[in-house]
Amino acid sequence: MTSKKSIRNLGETIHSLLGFKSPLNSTWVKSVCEIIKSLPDEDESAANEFSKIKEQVVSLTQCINQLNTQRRQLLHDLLNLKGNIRVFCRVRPLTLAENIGSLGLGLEPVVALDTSNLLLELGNNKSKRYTFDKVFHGSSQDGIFSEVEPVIKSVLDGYNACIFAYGQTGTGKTFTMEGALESPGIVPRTIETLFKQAEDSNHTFLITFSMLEIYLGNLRDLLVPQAMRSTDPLPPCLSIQTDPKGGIRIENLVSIQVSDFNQALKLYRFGCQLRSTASTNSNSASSRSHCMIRISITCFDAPERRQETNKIWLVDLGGSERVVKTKAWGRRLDEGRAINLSLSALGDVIHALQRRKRHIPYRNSKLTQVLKDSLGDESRTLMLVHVSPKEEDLCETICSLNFAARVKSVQLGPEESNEVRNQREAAIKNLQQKIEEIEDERQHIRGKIQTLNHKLEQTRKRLPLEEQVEPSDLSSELVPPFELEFSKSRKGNSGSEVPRFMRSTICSRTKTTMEHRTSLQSRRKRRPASQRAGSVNFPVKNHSEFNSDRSISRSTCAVGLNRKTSVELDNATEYSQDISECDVKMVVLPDRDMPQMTSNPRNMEKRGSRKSNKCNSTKASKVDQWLTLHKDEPSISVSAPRNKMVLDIPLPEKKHRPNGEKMQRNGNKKQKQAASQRVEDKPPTLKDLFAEESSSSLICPPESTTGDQIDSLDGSLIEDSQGGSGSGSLSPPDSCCDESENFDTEEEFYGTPMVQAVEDTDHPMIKIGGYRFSPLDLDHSINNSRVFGVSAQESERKRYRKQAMDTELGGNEDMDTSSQSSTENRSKSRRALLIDDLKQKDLEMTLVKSQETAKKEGAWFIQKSLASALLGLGFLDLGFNHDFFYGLIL
Ligand SMILES: Nc1ncnc2c1ncn2[C@@H]1O[C@H](COP(=O)(O)OP(=O)(O)OP(=O)(O)O)[C@@H](O)[C@H]1O
Repeated sequence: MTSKKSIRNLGETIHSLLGFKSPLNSTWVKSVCEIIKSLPDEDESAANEFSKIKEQVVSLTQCINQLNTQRRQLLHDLLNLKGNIRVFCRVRPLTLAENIGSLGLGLEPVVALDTSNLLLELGNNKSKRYTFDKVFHGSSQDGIFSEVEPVIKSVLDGYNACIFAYGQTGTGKTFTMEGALESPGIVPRTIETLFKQAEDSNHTFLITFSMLEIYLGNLRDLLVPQAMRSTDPLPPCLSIQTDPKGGIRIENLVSIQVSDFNQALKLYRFGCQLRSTASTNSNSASSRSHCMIRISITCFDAPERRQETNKIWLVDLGGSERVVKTKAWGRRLDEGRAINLSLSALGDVIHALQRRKRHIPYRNSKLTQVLKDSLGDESRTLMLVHVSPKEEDLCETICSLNFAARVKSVQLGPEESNEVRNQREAAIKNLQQKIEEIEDERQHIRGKIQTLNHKLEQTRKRLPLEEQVEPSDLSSELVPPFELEFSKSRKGNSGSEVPRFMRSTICSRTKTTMEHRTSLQSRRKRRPASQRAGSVNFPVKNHSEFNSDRSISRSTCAVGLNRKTSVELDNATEYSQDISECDVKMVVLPDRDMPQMTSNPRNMEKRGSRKSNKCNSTKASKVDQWLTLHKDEPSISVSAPRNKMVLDIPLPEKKHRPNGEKMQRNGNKKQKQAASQRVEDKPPTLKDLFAEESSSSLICPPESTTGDQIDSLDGSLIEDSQGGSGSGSLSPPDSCCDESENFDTEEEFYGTPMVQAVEDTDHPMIKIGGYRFSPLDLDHSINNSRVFGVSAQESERKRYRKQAMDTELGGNEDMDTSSQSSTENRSKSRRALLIDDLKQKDLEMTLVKSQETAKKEGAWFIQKSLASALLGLGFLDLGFNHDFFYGLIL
């Protein structure tokens, strides 16, 4: 600044010097002044330079954008050439012990012929050859990841991806996914690559991390410690929800925003500690569940990405095992069975996807339900099949390879000729080379941008104060942002700036001693407030963590998890409802955990409008605080290596219905819905009435009558019965079966006449809706208040009921005469009713129903009185000490 001032005042200074320095004449002074005037203005030059550099940065950024677009397209082509579903095979090397066991003979039945062919020697000079996208035998973790990397990179372009490790227990799935300290596996490398890629990109990304396991068919959040003792608080139960667009949401799953590799890694390590492992015959630390890591990526300002939010699933599947071999029993057996079942369901889904079948059986397991929106055409799937090199594992190896081959062969369809394959491989190589070139160029340009950024910063300092622009502003405008932050427009709503209606009431604060506030991830579209409401607090018996069909409220959970000191409660991390379509449920801590954000007025000013490093550091603390919060939980140590001890995992209560039963129920439900929809179009039929009530099993349908025994009934066919059987009961139902069994097809359901005459009996019989009985029975059954169901629209019902009441009144008059003739008359009138108008039979049914209802009401009144009496006497307990009420009190 001093130098600037001195140059500006140089002219005057020289003038003032004139009087002192006689040798300086006026011509000299003039010329000096001219020189000074012609000197460029310092400020101006700095500003010019600044804008010049700025322009250069802008043009280089545009250049990077173009390169990115090219790279994206090339990557897309590359992955398409490689296939959406790819299968790799990894053969585990023999361990030292195994080598010693085999006396160094190296009898390995699995031989890798080349990078894509595997030979399985079956003995007796027989062998089988398998072809995969890649075969790894004795490969390093690096080698494997280099093949996986393109898929990971495509994730930042907006593709969903799924990477599975599949195989027999003990073949190295966890080793491939998790790796060891010195040789990290796919998961840590993926996280690293994603962050690096995000850094290289000129977009801002929001990355969130979640981790769960599917244990015995139940979902468990691995970022929330499970209850280990009966007194421990329950973590929230996870349930799978499907949104109208078909997206999958896992209710209550914790997603934590991570802003660098280390944060994500910490969370991953934390989750690994909580995974269910146990010692089995095959593996001393066998994973007894499917471990699933979800990394969601959101980018708001990149329209060229395929979607705003996408995700990658990294799945370490439980090992398939043969019970005969593992000799598992009890819990281990259940675990093995659950794993095998879900693996088979996964195989079916992938197979159906490959075959492009119309029905994809996602619902057959929790695993496939969770992955529903991440498998399929729009996503990249990579299956790493692991096999053992041991001869004794040959059976399992064959199973695993057949599973993989099933997936693989279907994808490729007819056998690929050598020529085609060579062409494909050449094209792949070509594309890979181009991508590499682009990446190199991009790196080079990025270097230039960094140099210019540095220059820009220097020039900015030379500008007058008022013209100096915040570096953060510049970087957001001109250069790729290197922080993983919300973009400017988004920040306003994040963190503490939560709408008022989302904040807790004083009452709730008093109750829970913590402030419940839902974090908001800024989104344009917001869901209705009703969807943000916390889940209902249901009782969870015996503190079992396996009741996925129940859920506990977040508030209860949060309180439970942090049932410590009040200070800790105040600091408790909250579960926020996600308000986005993208199922990003972030964990945001209260403001008091972020002193640097609120205490500094400058930061306050920046918040919501500018990027700030402090904000970043706050994010870092979120992960740390989350981990600190749970560090004290039983048997958890973030720094400790993976727990190899056998976990004492409580067995879930066996309350889930088998799939088949559930599906059958669904089937019935659908059938009923369809039937009721059809009913809307026409008046209710007796069959409808039976259809609805048959499920109540009060009356079971009889065996179906053969066609030749039945004649279609119209008015003219009905004859007067001579006395009827008078048995007073319906034809005996031979079996109590489901309605669906009786009416398999729609035609059968509607095509059979409603009322039919049955001729093969001694007495005239009438068949109504598959039930045989004498017309007299109808009357008798009415008098006995046998229940027939009524399935009709309410308006129709009312109309019918009125008619029925009129008829019934007439009947009652007959009853008053109390003579046999009156009974006969009534019977006749019933029969006449049956002959004249079929609908009137329905009315009678309705009447029966109403009578029954009245009876039921009477019974209910008696029951109520009895219960009151028992309560009064203290013989009855309403169960207020039940967990449910306890939960409500909380
Ligand atoms: N490629 C490999 N190189 C060196 N060691 C390996 C390799 N693969 C597996 N191992 C070792 O084999 C053992 C079993 O591996 P791991 O636990 O990963 O199997 P798994 O398939 O995950 O088993 P499970 O399904 O029972 O969990 C571990 O001790 C692991 O270190």
